[in-house]
Amino acid sequence: MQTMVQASGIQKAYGKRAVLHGIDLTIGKGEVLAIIGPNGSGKSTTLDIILGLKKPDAGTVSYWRENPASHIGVQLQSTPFFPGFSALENMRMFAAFYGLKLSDKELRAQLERCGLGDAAGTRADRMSGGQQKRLAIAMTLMHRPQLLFLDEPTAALDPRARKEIRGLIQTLAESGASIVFTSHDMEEVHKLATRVVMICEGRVEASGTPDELLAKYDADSLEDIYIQLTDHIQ
Ligand SMILES: Nc1ncnc2c1ncn2[C@@H]1O[C@H](COP(=O)(O)OP(=O)(O)OP(=O)(O)O)[C@@H](O)[C@H]1O
Repeated sequence: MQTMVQASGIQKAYGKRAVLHGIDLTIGKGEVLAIIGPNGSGKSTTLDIILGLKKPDAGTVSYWRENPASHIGVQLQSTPFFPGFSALENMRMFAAFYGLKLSDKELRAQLERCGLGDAAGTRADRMSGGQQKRLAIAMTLMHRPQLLFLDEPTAALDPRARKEIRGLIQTLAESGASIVFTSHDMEEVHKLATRVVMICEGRVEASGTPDELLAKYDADSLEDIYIQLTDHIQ
């Protein structure tokens, strides 16, 4: 498997407080990689460093190509669109913002791809939570990224919308994109992830495919493993 990103020995402190103690993380091509771990364990800091938004105090990150930033899509939890405008208008503004010359036909195709073909004319603030999330993902796909970071893509969505987002993520992965996502929902992680990396207190505590982890920890579910590995954390 081609390596997209290789982070080695990442250390980071905020002031005097060390929060990452030597993180090693590999993102492979075509993977759907879940980053899990308790609140405050260092997941966002790790991802920010990989995205080049923060500098590590020690360690290195290498990428699969030159100028990786323009081939990476990032969906953060906040909604990136203008509420009073339709999905298509938002796509247009976003494309202009990024200097991309995309026709309405291409933008509609992008919406279609994310299951929003019928919602192109709907105002963003009148879309359901699931549709808004799909619009946020559609926007990150505008420049056809090879690597996609999704921060809790299904948080606060109802079961149907979750399922739709999962389907979308799987479709994107099948089309060749590598996907990294965070989630606190272990059932979902099991359904979606081809590999799981668990970060606890600034260290990689466990890593492997869901089945490898279940076998290694002799557990029935990822939730059991999570509880087992975080028992000592207050
Ligand atoms: N800019 C900052 N300045 C100081 N401390 C910070 C800063 N950002 C994060 N931290 C601290 O670093 C630790 C790791 O935070 P981080 O956001 O990476 O964790 P996380 O695993 O992503 O948490 P969550 O699941 O809540 O998003 C936390 O204790 C947090 O309070």
